[in-house]
Amino acid sequence: MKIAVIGAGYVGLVTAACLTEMGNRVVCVDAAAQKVAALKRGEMPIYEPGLEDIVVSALNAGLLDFTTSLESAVASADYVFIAVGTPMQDDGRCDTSAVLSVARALGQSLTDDAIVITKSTVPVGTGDQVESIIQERLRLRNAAFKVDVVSNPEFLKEGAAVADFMTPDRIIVGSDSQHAREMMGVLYAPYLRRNDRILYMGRREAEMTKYASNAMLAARISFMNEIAELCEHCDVDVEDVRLGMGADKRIGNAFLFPGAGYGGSCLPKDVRALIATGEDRALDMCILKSVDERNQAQKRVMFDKLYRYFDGQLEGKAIAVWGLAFKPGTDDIREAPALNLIEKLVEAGARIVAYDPVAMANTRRYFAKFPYAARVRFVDEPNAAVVGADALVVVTEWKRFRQPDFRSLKLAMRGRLIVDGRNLYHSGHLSRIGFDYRGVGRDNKGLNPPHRDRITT
Ligand SMILES: NC(=O)c1ccc[n+]([C@@H]2O[C@H](COP(=O)([O-])OP(=O)(O)OC[C@H]3O[C@@H](n4cnc5c(N)ncnc54)[C@H](O)[C@@H]3O)[C@@H](O)[C@H]2O)c1
Ligand SMILES: O=c1ccn([C@@H]2O[C@H](COP(=O)(O)OP(=O)(O)O[C@H]3O[C@H](CO)[C@@H](O)[C@H](O)[C@H]3O)[C@@H](O)[C@H]2O)c(=O)[nH]1
Repeated sequence: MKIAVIGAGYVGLVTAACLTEMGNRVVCVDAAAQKVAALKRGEMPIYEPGLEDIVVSALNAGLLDFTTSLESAVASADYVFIAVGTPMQDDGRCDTSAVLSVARALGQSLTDDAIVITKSTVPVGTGDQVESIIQERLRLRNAAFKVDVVSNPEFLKEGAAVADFMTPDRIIVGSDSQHAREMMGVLYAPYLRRNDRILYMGRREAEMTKYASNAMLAARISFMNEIAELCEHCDVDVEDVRLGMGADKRIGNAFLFPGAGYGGSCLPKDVRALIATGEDRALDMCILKSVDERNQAQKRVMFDKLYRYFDGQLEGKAIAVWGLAFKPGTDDIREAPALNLIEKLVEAGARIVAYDPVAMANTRRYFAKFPYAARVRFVDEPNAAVVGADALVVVTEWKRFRQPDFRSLKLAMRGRLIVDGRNLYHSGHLSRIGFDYRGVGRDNKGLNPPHRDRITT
């Protein structure tokens, strides 16, 4: 089948690449000429495990191409995916301008019947707008093609995007058109051989399903972060509580990890967009507002732990930061908790030595614009970051941070504080080596009551 994908970001590029895996011919369009030129050479603009191999082999097989010309890409395409960005505006609302501008271009450029699929995350009713923009343009051109506009939200997670696309939990198809539903069923059939979970619904319901899903994930995290704070005040280890709760099948283990707050380009933005959707209808989205507020507060938690430990004296302190990406497996630093932490620490006079396996280039670029950029140093090895450090903060749970040689760390560091923003370590073990341990929702005071020793993590 011939497919055009508009947008070569995380979603567009993964969609385009994974569609070629089943033999489809895909042309991926992006407005950024440099990105397109690099992709044509097989150079990835993002770090996403497994993606490069698929892109390079699809390029070599002639199944994939990249272009800046939407017009040429959509000519005779059976399916056109819209996967451009929908960033958050200053007031929290979703900026759908790129999606609508693509809709206008499609209305002018389509040359035959097509299924237009919105993969970008868009507020309820955007699909209706896309449809009327396209139909209006087609009318002006006296073009009588049958164009169905489908909502097919994407649920991939960065760092696991290829696997999520190839073996999805579910595929949501929002359209009332029988023809469009059938075409979408045909397109996705090869991805559903082991798990035939394709759900058909109305377009508006599909748009809402995407937001409600992300809001639910965010709510679980904020809920656990609140419980974690309570645990600290009750001398309770939240990790036992998390495991105990997750063992209930009705609750499950996923997305119950307390930590440094949720980041990324989706959960923060989508929660705020959903709040705005409610407010536009005079609804008080009190649960979602609390989810968002809790998350903003959570991003300060690690700083507060450092601040309290050093009695507010952070001036001149050397702080090692392990992990900059908003989660492991990606170089994406959008809304990453590490950025808030570093900014606050530097404002308080600390010096930062940071390490991340793949996100350092993006972080270096991010801080370059700040006058204090020189106070943030990057090193090539996690162990190099801790040399002479007064404290180590673990912000992202990359696997290589999970079992460090603590005795070497102890020798390399000047101070003895470890702030474990992802609860990776065993507090009793660290205390015996001589560290002061601060997790999230555990050992707030650095004390390790004897009963903690029986916990195996
Ligand atoms: N990143 C994720 O994990 C994820 C997962 C599911 C859904 N989403 C949603 O998917 C959408 C895309 O997200 P992303 O992370 O891939 O964004 P991104 O910022 O990584 O990529 C968007 C791309 O679209 C291009 N673009 C913008 N306007 C264009 C236009 N008019 N014509 C052609 N190209 C244009 C940009 O140059 C950019 O390369 C968003 O709505 C997002 O909320 C993202
Ligand atoms: O128990 C948890 C799980 C996650 N996080 C944090 O939550 C954020 C988001 O993580 P995750 O959801 O895994 O990453 P994303 O790639 O942003 O994926 C989310 O956002 C995408 C874009 O909409 C959706 O497609 C995915 O289904 C949805 O999981 C990260 O900062 C994580 O550290 C926690 O703090 N605790």
